[in-house]
Amino acid sequence: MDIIFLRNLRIEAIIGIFDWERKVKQPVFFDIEMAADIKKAAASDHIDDTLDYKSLSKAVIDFVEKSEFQLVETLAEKVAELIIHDFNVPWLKLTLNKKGALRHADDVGIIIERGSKPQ
Ligand SMILES: Nc1nc2c(c(=O)[nH]1)N=C([C@H](O)[C@@H](O)CO)CN2
Repeated sequence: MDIIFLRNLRIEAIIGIFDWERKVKQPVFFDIEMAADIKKAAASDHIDDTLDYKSLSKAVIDFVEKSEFQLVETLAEKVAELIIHDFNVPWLKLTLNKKGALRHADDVGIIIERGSKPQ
């Protein structure tokens, strides 16, 4: 199994349970690892034979910028669903970091794995 990844994808969104968080966008940071088989693209050298991380990141940015969830759990789950369904990804590991949400921690958030790893 091969992996295509994105690290520290920064997106501004309405996210949070407190009144002020419903009014002001905050940055959230995504690390995403996705199962892929890169052999065909490596042989053909053609973008159509692989998962295009540019179009994938654009779809994630568009979705998150328009989202207004309360919990990081919900946002992470919805982004995972989008990637699995719209980009035919069989397995992913997604980290959502809501940096700055806790005064006494550098990083806080959630890590989820969804789907099945191909053999
Ligand atoms: N498990 C969670 N706990 C908390 C969340 C969350 O999304 N998931 N959110 C908050 C607040 O919005 C927080 O980020 C503001 O500091 C608190 N706990």
